[in-house]
Amino acid sequence: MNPVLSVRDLTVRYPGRSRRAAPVTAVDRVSFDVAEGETLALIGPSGSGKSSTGAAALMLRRPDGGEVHFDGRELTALDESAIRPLRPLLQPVFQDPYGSLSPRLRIRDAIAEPLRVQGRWDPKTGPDRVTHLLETVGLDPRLGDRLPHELSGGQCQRVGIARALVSEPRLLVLDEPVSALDPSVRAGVLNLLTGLQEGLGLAYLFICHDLAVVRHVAHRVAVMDGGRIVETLAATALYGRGEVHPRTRELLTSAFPRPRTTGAMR
Ligand SMILES: Nc1ncnc2c1ncn2[C@@H]1O[C@H](COP(=O)(O)OP(=O)(O)OP(=O)(O)O)[C@@H](O)[C@H]1O
Repeated sequence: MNPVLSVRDLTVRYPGRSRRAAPVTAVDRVSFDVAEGETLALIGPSGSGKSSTGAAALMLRRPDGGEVHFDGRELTALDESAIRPLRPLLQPVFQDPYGSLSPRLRIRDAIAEPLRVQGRWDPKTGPDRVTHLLETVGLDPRLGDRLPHELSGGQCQRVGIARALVSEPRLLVLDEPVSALDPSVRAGVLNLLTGLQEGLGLAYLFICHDLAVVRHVAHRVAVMDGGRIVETLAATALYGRGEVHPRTRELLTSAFPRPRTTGAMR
């Protein structure tokens, strides 16, 4: 089966923070695939290049080198006007559930907004679709009339997921989607994500630094360090006694909290 997302030798550079500083290579020739129905977790310490990889994979930031293929089409070879019709199929979900919603837009309008922007809003069927999406992400449709500040963090993140789903994507790039949430609501949002994936066959690139979360959602894991992928392995290998790259072992025992075995994540 062809991967939904295929990234080859992806490179992202930023100009130095000051005029004299050298450019920063945040992502250094990174390659990976994500298949339909699969979650690839990108893990690594702070500053290892995870978010930059996610942004470049979504073409939110054009990479400085390498190729991004989506559903067999090379996005990096296309100009913005050719990418635009494909954008609905690749959706981000960000860490900050409040920050990703406009504070003045009612929840229903926030979910409908991407369709309006894409020129795909149908006033006859749209409202029912928004109601259905609210139910799909486990929210009472009556919450649709509220403003973001009237919702909890977990509810807001569910709205963020509904907003991503309204475009009928094939791929979600989830950048620390539960890190800002209270631990007591994380498992609910993660279960929602795994259920949606099973139902819709979505491909997930899941950026994360919490191994308990990785264990809950990932099929495979790519370990990043210093802008490079150290190794890619089955998620189960992280917790077994089998061989992993020495740097992976070091990162697992130092930079990350040990896998938790509390009920919340089970
Ligand atoms: N806009 C920017 N301008 C300059 N340097 C940047 C910019 N964004 C990120 N960087 C640098 O690129 C490197 C990778 O950053 P990135 O945010 O992708 O890492 P990360 O693994 O996602 O980190 P975190 O887990 O802390 O979010 C870091 O050295 C960071 O300081």
